[in-house]
Amino acid sequence: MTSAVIEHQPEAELISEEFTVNAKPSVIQSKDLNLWYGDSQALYDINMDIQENQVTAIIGPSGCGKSTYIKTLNRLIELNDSVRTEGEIIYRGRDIFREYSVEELRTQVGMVFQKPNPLPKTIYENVVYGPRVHGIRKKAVLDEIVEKSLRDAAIWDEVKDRLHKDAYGLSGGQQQRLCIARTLAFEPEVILMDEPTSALDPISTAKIEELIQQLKSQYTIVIVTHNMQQAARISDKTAFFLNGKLIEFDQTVKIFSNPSDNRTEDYVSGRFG
Ligand SMILES: Nc1ncnc2c1ncn2[C@@H]1O[C@H](COP(=O)(O)OP(=O)(O)OP(=O)(O)O)[C@@H](O)[C@H]1O
Repeated sequence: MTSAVIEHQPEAELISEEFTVNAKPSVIQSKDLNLWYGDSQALYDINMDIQENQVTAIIGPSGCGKSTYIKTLNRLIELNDSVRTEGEIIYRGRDIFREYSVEELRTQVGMVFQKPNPLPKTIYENVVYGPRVHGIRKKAVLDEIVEKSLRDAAIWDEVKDRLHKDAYGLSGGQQQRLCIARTLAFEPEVILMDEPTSALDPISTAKIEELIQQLKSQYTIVIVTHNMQQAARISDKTAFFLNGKLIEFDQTVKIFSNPSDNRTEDYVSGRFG
């Protein structure tokens, strides 16, 4: 970084240093992660620490590996038989590939997808799906989980009188918040979100963004987004990917005001992508 740039952006530099000093503990650490689809390499030497109770945004142009990376964090990527990985992802001190079962990992590292994907069941049944997998059977306990999850997903007031109605009767934005409630009901620690608002209107998007801000006090959130304003609005840290490589990872304010790499600067200033 040149001194000229520092002079132009002293606030960003100070904030960045302050955050570094007060860094939160790492929850997920990627170490020299490489990934191939068959013979085609999609991720190169990704080293990245995701910190507790932070929103980490992943940005970059189409095809740069954002979805591949986030789907690797809960091993959803393994649904593709041609995928091969090298390196490690350490979650709470254990390697997700070798020291977790997929089931154990996915209850702790949940995922919300681009398109809302409720089950073809009632609102209530959608939320109790996870707790039932955990073996919870008592109706009073399930009722409590349903209310808490729907409240935490900021949708309780809109659905409390129609819990036993079909989830498909909800709007797209409500369905997405229901899917977040379903993820919360598993009691994960980390929530991965792959472009969770790209299929939603601006009002629903604003609600989900507000919700993400509220959830980060209890959860660690990783969000892939094409929308740079969204990353700037809601994330604490931002990772910029390009051609399968992690180009820059820093405090969001730094990435958007004073990035260290010219490629990041070109991307965030809209010169490509
Ligand atoms: N199932 C697959 N089989 C083979 N190659 C794949 C597969 N999925 C993704 N790829 C390739 O891996 C690279 C990264 O794709 P990925 O979907 O992770 O990018 P992305 O940054 O999430 O893109 P977008 O923003 O368009 O969703 C691309 O070159 C893509 O063509």
